[in-house]
Amino acid sequence: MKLKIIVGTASDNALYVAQAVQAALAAEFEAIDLHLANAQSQAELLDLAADEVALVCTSTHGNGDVPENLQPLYADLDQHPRYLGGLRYGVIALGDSFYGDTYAAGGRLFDARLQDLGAQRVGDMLLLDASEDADAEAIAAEWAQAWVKSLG
Ligand SMILES: Cc1cc2nc3c(=O)[nH]c(=O)nc-3n(C[C@H](O)[C@H](O)[C@H](O)COP(=O)(O)O)c2cc1C
Repeated sequence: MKLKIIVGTASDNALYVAQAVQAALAAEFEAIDLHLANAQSQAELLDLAADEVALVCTSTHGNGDVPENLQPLYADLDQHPRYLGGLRYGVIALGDSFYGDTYAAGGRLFDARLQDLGAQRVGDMLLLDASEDADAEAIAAEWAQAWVKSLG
């Protein structure tokens, strides 16, 4: 099995978390590719091979939005909806509970859009709170070990 980690970030916290997960799961997958989403790579990112699963690792910016680099992919899923029934994925949502109602909204929004298109989330989302979780990378690495087991 292969893993594609799709990163949405504005100031690299989500990237560091994704890199920690990549290192923690190195022995569990044949290959782990890490993608910083951008305008060029939008649509193809979610076209996974049969033996691939995805992990979306994204922060929240603006007023509860997905970060700018992930916006093209997020918008594309809305503008060109397609059935994603074959897609199995997990979500790590970074945010800050200081923001109240929009806490971790980037990951929640992305998750909701994937579910609308028929994709199957595996396991619960991991929420990482900048106000509470001092060692986000270690928490994510531990979560990822459990997540990979639930992939079966
Ligand atoms: C301008 C700005 C707006 C933010 N808005 C939200 C928000 O609405 N909800 C939330 O949970 N976190 C929000 N955050 C917190 C970030 O999601 C959090 O700091 C995260 O760790 C940043 O990760 P990144 O460096 O990967 O972008 C915001 C941060 C900034 C700087």
